[in-house]
Amino acid sequence: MPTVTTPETDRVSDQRIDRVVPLTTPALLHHELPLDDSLASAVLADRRAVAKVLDRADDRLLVVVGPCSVHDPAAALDYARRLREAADRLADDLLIVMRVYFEKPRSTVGWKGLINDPGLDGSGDVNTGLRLARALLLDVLRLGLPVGCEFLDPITPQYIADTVGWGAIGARTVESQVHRQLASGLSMPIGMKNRPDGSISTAVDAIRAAGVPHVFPGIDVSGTPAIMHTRGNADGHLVLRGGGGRPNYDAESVAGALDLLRAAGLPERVVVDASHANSGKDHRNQPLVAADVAAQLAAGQRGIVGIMLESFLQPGRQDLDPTRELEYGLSVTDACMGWDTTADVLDQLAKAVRARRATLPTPA
Ligand SMILES: O=C[C@H](O)[C@H](O)COP(=O)(O)O
Ligand SMILES: C=C(OP(=O)(O)O)C(=O)O
Repeated sequence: MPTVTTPETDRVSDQRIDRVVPLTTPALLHHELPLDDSLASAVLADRRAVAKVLDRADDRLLVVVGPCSVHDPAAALDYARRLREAADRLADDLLIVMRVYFEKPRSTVGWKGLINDPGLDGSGDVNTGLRLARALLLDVLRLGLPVGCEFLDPITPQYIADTVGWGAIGARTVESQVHRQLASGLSMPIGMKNRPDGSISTAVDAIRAAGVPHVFPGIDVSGTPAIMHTRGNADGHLVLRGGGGRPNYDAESVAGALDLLRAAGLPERVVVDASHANSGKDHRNQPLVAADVAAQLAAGQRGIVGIMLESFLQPGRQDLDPTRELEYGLSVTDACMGWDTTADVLDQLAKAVRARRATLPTPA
């Protein structure tokens, strides 16, 4: 029989799909890289601890700190070891969660993170990316640090979410129904970022939407298509990251955001992101934002329950360039504070939390 090849332009399906490569299942990855019972208990404890700070049943400050993105797991683990020491030292005042971000939402195009492209070269070996990501998450948990991730792709949570203590829905996807539904079923507290144009009400809507049950198509842990019936996520909260050409970390913006939350019948609590549009993407501004937040805390502001810092071993950023070796411990996405500055900022935040505690009326 002669072979008939249909020209691509005459195909009714997959005209624009170049290649389809099998993807490992979540269950297989969990089997290869299991979360053992002691780590599972640690993740549950991490999530409860975060929720307690968000609910102000614990007067510490949640600090989500770490690289903008992980591109080199060894450097990220090196960073985690330093952060672990600081987390122990400051544990009375700060609840430190390491940013271990593998999925980067891009404004247009760019490297989309270690899960999507672990080779940093566009080869898109997602199976290796998922394996590297899960292995690093387990390594960071073994050090005793809670981890925080942005959830961008609606399929990847089944592969890694069991390790995550705090999650974010980013500025570019906070208006997306898909992401709000996803957040409604995620097991950890989820921060909703304000939109890149500065809209806070969109993030407030997202908290409300994710707070109630939804039904949507997804995959289960075996990788089988499934209809997910969620319970709603009561631990949604607002993350102020600036936008529309202006920051929103200052006392007036924080008060305005708390008003919006109150008007929507939501808990009055915000996390301030010291990076992104609040720093104008200049890492040297992050300590200034953190100092302003510290002053608000010291003045008794209880609506600020957390802060996010983008920080890595070295200050600044570098472009991905296949013709030269990358500098160790330096971000390949947004510019980060270096370790020494980060340690100073953490000390100042801890001091501000102690000052805020001192403004509490003494129990009779
Ligand atoms: O956090 C990282 C970046 O701000 C985000 O991924 C967008 O980056 P881009 O505007 O460079 O694409
Ligand atoms: C992409 C991020 O932030 P945003 O969604 O605020 O731009 C991030 O925190 O990595």
